[in-house]
Amino acid sequence: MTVLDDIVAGVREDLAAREAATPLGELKERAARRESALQCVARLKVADAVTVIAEVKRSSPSKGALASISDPAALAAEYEKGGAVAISVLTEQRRFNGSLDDLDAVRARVDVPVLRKDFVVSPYQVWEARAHGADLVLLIVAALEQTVLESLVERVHSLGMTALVEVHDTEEVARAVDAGARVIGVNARDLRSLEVDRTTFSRVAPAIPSDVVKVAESGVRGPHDVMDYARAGADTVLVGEALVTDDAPRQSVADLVAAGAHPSLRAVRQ
Ligand SMILES: O=P(O)(O)OC[C@@H](O)[C@@H](O)c1c[nH]c2ccccc12
Repeated sequence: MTVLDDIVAGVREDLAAREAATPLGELKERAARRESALQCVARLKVADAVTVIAEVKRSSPSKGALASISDPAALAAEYEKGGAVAISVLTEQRRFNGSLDDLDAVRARVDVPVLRKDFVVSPYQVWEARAHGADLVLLIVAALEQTVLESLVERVHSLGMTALVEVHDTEEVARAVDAGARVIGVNARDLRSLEVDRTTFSRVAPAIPSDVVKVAESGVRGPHDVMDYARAGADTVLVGEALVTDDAPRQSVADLVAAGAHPSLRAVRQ
């Protein structure tokens, strides 16, 4: 059993408890009362710069506790002021110590798109994401059968949200594209072993069609890594640990944003 299998098993148990507590019909009513989801593609991929998605993450299976984050909304507001184009919120409870309450708090505070970062395996969780105001939903190819992946991408898009479809190799890129992904994230961390390999993006990204937004996920320590990902063709980078363990997250996001807009990258990004 891989780490990913183990996480998904726990997610399914927690999901069953929420399904028993809140009928799908009620979630759908809540979702209908929300303002429409924000359009994300044009915000994530901009001319002449690599954008930054900043993540609210308390713990991770690889590192354990990272930061207590007593006020996730305040952290997200700092990220937004620093120039993040979207905020990623971990809602998985057992390993990442996140919750849908965190998503609610962040949604209520920021104006930029919000990503529900979880191990989504059922349409119920997609409705939950919308009912809690998410604009983007993570779908992990390695955790999903192809037919399930296809139907979840369709569900996310039909609710006006954008799927961020996560891959780790070129076979998974093909599956993501077949499923209709418009935004693909290449995770440098292999969720089966938790190993980080920063060369993953440059190996996998060439397989992603040019009209699909390319997200480089994980392992960004600072501006230098943003510039490396930019040179390898990333449109946006997703950063968690380096920001939550920082005592000046707003400035750190601003430094990453500045690196992503560095004039020396213009030539390589044409
Ligand atoms: O903390 P990092 O190394 O900056 O990584 C952020 C993000 O990419 C990572 O949290 C992540 C990527 N894909 C995931 C899937 C589930 C949970 C977490 C993740």
